[in-house]
Amino acid sequence: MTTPPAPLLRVAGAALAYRGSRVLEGVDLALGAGETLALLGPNGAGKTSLMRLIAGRLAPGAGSVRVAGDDPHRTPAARRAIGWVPQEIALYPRLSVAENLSVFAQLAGIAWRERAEAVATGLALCALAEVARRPVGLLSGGYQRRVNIAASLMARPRLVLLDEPTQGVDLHARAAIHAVLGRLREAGTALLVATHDFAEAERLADRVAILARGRIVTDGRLSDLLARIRADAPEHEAALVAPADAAAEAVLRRTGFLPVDTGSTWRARRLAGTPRDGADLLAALRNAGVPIAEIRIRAPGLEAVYREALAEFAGDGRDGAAGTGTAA
Ligand SMILES: Nc1ncnc2c1ncn2[C@@H]1O[C@H](COP(=O)(O)OP(=O)(O)OP(=O)(O)O)[C@@H](O)[C@H]1O
Repeated sequence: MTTPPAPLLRVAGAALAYRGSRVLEGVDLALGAGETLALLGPNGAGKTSLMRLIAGRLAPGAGSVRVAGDDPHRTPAARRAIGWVPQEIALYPRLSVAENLSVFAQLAGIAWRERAEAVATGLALCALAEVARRPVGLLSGGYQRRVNIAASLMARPRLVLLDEPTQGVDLHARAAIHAVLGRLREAGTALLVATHDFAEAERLADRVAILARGRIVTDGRLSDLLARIRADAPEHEAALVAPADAAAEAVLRRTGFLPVDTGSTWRARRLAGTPRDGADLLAALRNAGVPIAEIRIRAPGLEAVYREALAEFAGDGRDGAAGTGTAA
């Protein structure tokens, strides 16, 4: 029997505090070569902090981080195996795309003889050849995000960390960024993508980890998480006219629903095993005077996995993890 290969990334029992204030606690995470992990969690859950830890920019207060077997905080070789794509655009706006990449290649320690090839590979992978000579500051936000990604690839990292890579871009630019990530994946690069976008996570990820208040509350294969939540299908989802009050919430709970405040409306997912069909539900809600916008039957997706994981976490007595509802 052969033993499975060691994961490219292993985080074990990691904790982190900023000036005494705890941000990460007991974080365990592993990622294999070529895998894509979506990291989800409410604002302030600690996603960026975890990625900074993995990138070796911070050292854990407890536990360990290993990339390709080494500590990225102490070992330059481990840091070179990691590409870091920050949430903000971190480029030189007056320099052209190619000049930016050349500077980042130099910063990544690429010898000058090999820089042109590294730049050309980055331009090709990120489909930037046509804008190679344009100043970055004159490009659209979508292009700038792709240059941001290309800049992280100069040392051919085996693991790329992306912090909300499609934040604030339009659908076309989002698809172009997803195509870049698809090419990286095909080339065997492991990706860790922090995102608030469930559709993006479902599209890109093999694995999903949900972080709440500095703890991993769910970690699994996307297909397993979806299969588990769909095991009790079909599900009815009742969108209520906002704002729904406590009385509406009480009716929903009595009718076998788990109501979730999504901001402008209440969405309620039927709990497993409740026998009512959509017509029964509609009648019960109308009789109770609950304003209904529509009732849909649909397979629950990652958003439902996320909401239930946070609700369970909050129910564990660790206050405030659910209800932030920002990951949409
Ligand atoms: N340099 C810092 N010094 C002190 N506190 C910090 C620092 N950076 C982050 N924090 C705090 O640590 C917590 C986690 O922040 P972090 O940015 O890691 O969360 P996040 O999950 O990435 O959030 P978002 O989804 O909003 O990007 C927050 O409470 C934040 O205010």
